[in-house]
Amino acid sequence: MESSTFILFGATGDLAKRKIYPALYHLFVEQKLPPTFSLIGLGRREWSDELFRANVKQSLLQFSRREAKDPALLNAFLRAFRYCILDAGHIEDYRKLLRLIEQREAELGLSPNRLFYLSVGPEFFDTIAANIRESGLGSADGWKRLVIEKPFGHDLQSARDLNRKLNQAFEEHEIFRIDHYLGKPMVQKLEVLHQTDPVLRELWTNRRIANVQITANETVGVEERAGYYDHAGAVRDMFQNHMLQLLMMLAVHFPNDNTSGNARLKKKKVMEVLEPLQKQEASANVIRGQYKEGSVQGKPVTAYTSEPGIDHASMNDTFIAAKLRIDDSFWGETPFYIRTGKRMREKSTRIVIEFKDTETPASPTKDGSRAPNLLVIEIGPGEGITLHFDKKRPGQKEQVIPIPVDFPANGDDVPEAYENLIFDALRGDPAFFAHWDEVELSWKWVQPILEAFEENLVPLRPYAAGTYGPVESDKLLAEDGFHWWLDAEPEQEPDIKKGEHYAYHTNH
Ligand SMILES: NC(=O)C1=CN([C@@H]2O[C@H](COP(=O)(O)OP(=O)(O)OC[C@H]3O[C@@H](n4cnc5c(N)ncnc54)[C@H](OP(=O)(O)O)[C@@H]3O)[C@@H](O)[C@H]2O)C=CC1
Ligand SMILES: O=C1O[C@H](COP(=O)(O)O)[C@@H](O)[C@H](O)[C@H]1O
Repeated sequence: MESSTFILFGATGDLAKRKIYPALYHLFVEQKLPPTFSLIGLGRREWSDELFRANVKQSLLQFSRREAKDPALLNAFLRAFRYCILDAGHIEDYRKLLRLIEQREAELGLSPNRLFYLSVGPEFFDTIAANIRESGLGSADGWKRLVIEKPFGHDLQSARDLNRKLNQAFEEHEIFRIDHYLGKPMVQKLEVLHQTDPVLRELWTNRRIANVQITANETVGVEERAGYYDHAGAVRDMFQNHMLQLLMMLAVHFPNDNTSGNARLKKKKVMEVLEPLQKQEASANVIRGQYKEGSVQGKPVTAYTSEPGIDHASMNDTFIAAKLRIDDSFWGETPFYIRTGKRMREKSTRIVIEFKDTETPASPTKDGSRAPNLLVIEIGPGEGITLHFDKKRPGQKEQVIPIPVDFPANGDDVPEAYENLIFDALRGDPAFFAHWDEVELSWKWVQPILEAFEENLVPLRPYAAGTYGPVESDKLLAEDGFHWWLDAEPEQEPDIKKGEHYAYHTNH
């Protein structure tokens, strides 16, 4: 990997502390950072280099999945860190930054390769990109890259406007749009999943697949993000980006070669044939929900509209479920159901592929007497792929037996999404970043839903916290003779796997 400078806007913020420093440290320990590496952290806070390093060290002790106790290793890592005070809107601060970068490049003998990571609120994205260009920070002889956090726009028009502005400073191949779901190890396997195993290859035909269910349940509520979330809702926060990326990754079904350009092209093709939904059709295909008070994992929790910072009359969606169709020769007959919500019964992100029962084509039941075969892809927390067969054991009634197909090679030591993504950005591999074409097509698909929500054409359905969302979400599948798989029965304890949820402690 070529030597480079990592320029981190928002170095004093929450994301940097929780995700970026631990990810960089793991890469350092695994010798996956360039041999000569310089990091310059930026923020308005008047921190010295020492205070900055102390904060980074603290974040590693708190959030690193690896022991960060070896002082020699830690010091070697922190030696690369410098801090520079910068206000995003002050052009003179960028000139000062340029001098510091050049000084470090000279000291360390670094090539002028520069990665600009924008871990700041979206309101700064265009200003920072413009100031990078204006100040000459991006005009050195080496490469330049822009890593940009979500949210990428608020709707189709704002996303287009933002992209146009970014393109004045960076070309598309230089822009790395983070969707952290694309960094999850199991998600990275999706596009080649059916090729890795002969049984799966055999099963992977449209004659056999009855439907696909993509779920991202969260137990957390709005947390401290009222200002952002109450204007985003589940549709913008999760559906437009993470959920549609999961759909794309699963639906690209013929990648014999998986060079990055190709995989992204195939994802674009999926979005191009995703049947558009008209605003008037939204209420028949989309369920919009909001959590009321209830109990999550034994703890009473308040209703969304009683959360701090949320308008008591808010009509914001904390849950969305939708039925989608991909209009191509492979998936044309197969409905995709997607749902995601906050304050659900358990934390689980998974894809379930339900297979047709060609011998007894009657609708499968949920009472254990007869169940269709399922392919279950657990994305988090905890990863794994299992085939669930309906099997009769001697002397026992029929029961479903999950058979493992694949588990992560590293057991519990699964790399964090951010680790994978930062590594890829540093080596310039865009495969698991969202290309503008995908982002634009996703916003285009979602735009009628945004408008239907805005105009109240889709009723807002209440659901008790600690459930699986509004009952209407079950009806969406029941209309087609299906139901959501693997939801715990009311009297059953959900299978809560270990692993921390993605916690946010920020006011954006
Ligand atoms: N936190 C998370 O887990 C996640 C966050 N994100 C996204 O990451 C980005 C950052 O989020 P997060 O870290 O939570 O936000 P925080 O509010 O915690 O941090 C914001 C950062 O921006 C800096 N900043 C604010 N105003 C300015 C300014 N005028 N000029 C220069 N720097 C400024 C702050 O530094 P200072 O105060 O020193 O100026 C701080 O470092 C957002 O786009 C968010 O949507 C995405 C996924 C997860
Ligand atoms: O991007 C986001 O993702 C998290 C969920 O991420 P996960 O990795 O824990 O599944 C979500 O809580 C947050 O609201 C959203 O902005």
